[in-house]
Amino acid sequence: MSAFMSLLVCAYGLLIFTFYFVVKGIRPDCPAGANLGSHVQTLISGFRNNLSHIPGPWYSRFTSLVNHYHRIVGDELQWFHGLHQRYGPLVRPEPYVVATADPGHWEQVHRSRGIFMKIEFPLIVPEKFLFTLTDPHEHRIRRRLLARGLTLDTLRRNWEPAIRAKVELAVRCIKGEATSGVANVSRWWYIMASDVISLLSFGESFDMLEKADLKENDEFLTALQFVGFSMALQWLFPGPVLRLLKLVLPFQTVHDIINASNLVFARGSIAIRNLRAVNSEKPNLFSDMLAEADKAGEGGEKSKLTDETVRSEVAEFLVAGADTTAVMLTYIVWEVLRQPSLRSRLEAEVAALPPDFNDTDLLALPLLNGVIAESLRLHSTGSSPASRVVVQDGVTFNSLPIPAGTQVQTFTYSMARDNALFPDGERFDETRFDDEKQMPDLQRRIAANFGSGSRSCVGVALARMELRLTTALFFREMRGARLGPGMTDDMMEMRLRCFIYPKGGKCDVTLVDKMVQ
Ligand code: HEM
Repeated sequence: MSAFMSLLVCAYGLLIFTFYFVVKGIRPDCPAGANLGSHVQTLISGFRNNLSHIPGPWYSRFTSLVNHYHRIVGDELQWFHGLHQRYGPLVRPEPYVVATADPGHWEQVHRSRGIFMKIEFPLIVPEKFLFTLTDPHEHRIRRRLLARGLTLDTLRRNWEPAIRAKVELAVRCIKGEATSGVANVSRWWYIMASDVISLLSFGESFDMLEKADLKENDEFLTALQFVGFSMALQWLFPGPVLRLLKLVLPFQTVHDIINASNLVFARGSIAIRNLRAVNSEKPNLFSDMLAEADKAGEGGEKSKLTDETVRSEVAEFLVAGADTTAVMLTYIVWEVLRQPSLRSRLEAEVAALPPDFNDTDLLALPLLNGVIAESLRLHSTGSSPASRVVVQDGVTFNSLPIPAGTQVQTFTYSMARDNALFPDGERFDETRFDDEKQMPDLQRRIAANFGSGSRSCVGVALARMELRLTTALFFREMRGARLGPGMTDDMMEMRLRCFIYPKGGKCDVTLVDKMVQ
């Protein structure tokens, strides 16, 4: 890289870093736009910090900078895990934050009503979407409506063949590349998961898998890749700062990132058209939701699905449903391919399926389901810290008072590695869930890593179906596949920046013998 480019990259990093700390306050209730005063105030009040009785590093009484540093470099998961290993299940990583890796607390935080509230997010799209709704009543109504289209039954009835077709195409593309070289499965799973969630949300396919080679020219695919990051930026920085960033950093990528959520939001009109068309030939998830509401005799729900709601939820589904599923699939493939005997057994299990197998058949396969369950436990894309704010009069954890206003973060990454809950917790053991029925419910839910209580993952049935179909089709079609040359365990270390992703950013696989080191 030229000296000029290095300078530009440094300046960009410095700008982001400065804005992050100066513009964004650090209190959980501190909106974007709060100023440096919040940091200074926290520094001074560190001596009287009302969480000083919670174990944690000395600096966390005074500043959030260390946590923010780890957030920026991407190793927040490992940093949090290290804190829990050193200080125990209850830790203070920042002046106003308590992190817990205690399963009992996890249950309490996510299941008790009215004590822990979702953190307020600034309005990124014109209407709040499910994930950002904080009012429990509003959330309940919206959730009931959306969940109707996302049950396993509805998905199997209306979408399974279409999802399977996308998966088959992705596996064909991977096979095509891997036969003569290497295929980066991470990239293909991302395009496939984006195609699936777009098809379901809009009611028509943008055929991104077909256009994958032209990806640089595809405005929408680019926007999809950036939409999560774009939303995170809008959460961190107020509009004028983003406009200034666009002005001082006139690079196409910067513009693409900042504009991504607007572009995706604008495309929501396609979903609305297909939903509102009389006898639409292109129904989408929202049509399913209304049809299911009609069947349940709750046709009045129609009025709650306004155009703005549909646009916001489409944007949310695209963010929540693509990266999470794609990265999860990448870890499943990696875990199996790095263990040749496991790979052979799984290949044999899925090879024995009839050609016209369906998702119901897959539920009966012990090894396939064991591999998916164990991959979710160790590498779930849902294992980033989940935040809530304590309201009312506060709570008590392990006899330690946690005052109202504190942000509590539950951390399943550490729980899933806790030897007391999962013996030899760091080891991948595909038989761990063989006797799942004997396993306590709490343990099973922690391992599944789709959240808990009323705010758990509303897309869990879709995600699980995609994981089953894709894993089965991949190991049926790609018999003998191995990890590509140069793939190391270090490259697959989990990183967190908005979303969880492998540190190396890719997972190459190959079917060519001589390429394997
Ligand atoms: C392997 C894939 C996935 C994983 C690991 C995952 C994980 C999670 C987790 C842990 C939560 C709870 C977060 C919290 O407590 O704050 C969540 C919420 C959510 N997920 Fe997923 N998810 C996945 C796939 C999907 C898909 C495919 C969709 C799209 C339909 C989706 C939509 C959502 C939404 C809308 C919420 C917010 C629910 C609410 O607040 O009521 N997720 N997800």
